[in-house]
Amino acid sequence: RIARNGLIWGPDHWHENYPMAKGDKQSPIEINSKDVQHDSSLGPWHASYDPGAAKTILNNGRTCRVVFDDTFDRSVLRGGPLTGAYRLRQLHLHWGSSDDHGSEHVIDGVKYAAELHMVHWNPKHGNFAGALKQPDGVAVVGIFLKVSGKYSRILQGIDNIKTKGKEAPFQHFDPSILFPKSRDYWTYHGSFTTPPCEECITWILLREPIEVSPDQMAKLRSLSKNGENEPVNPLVDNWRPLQPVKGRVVRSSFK
Ligand SMILES: NS(=O)(=O)c1ccco1
Ligand SMILES: [Zn+2]
Repeated sequence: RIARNGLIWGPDHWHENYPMAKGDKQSPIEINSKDVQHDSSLGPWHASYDPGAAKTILNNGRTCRVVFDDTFDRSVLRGGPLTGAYRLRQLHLHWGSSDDHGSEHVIDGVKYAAELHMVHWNPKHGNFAGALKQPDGVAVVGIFLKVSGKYSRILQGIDNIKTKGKEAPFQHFDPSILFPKSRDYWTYHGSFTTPPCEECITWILLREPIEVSPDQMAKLRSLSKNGENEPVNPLVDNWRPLQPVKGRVVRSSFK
């Protein structure tokens, strides 16, 4: 089999094409509360998102992604560990083949059914590609999903993007409805969890998970890695295994 973009041969081979994947600041990591350092200088983060910035929802064969207009400061994240306003570019999810796993980050041994990432970049670096080369280039808000009773709209959009390459309009959507009540978060410096795994991310992981229903998880698991006219290949387990912490300190905004 040819090893295209490293995803064919799995995470342990990514470094053969993308050396950064073996760096000292890789993500995801396990967060052990006993090693976390509360930092009282960490203030609250603030998202001001324009629902009109939402554009499309797509299945790229590896995740389902909602794309936003990031040509100006239209939907921005600021505060917390960040300096300046970071522009929301896209959100996507990682999930498992069953509810007992699927998240990328693991908290005190707990794996969540899924993990939602809201990817923002720092416009002081000109464009997204430039931001990837900077340690303060990107900020990703991670939200854990646990299975229970409620509903959310992203998963409604999934009906139109069952197979790889499908894209559908996804407009008038304010992603801040996805935030849990509490703003408590952990933060650490890490990387993209997919190749090339650039180490440019300030991770902001929200302590309180949001709830999704069993049929919502079933919808996510009904996506296919393959295109429309190919055999269904369930899109599941699109999470990267844990990476070495290598002496990094995770800070918390809460005690
Ligand atoms: N999973 S993640 O947020 O690190 C990401 C965004 C784009 C590629 O990988
Ligand atoms: Zn992600």
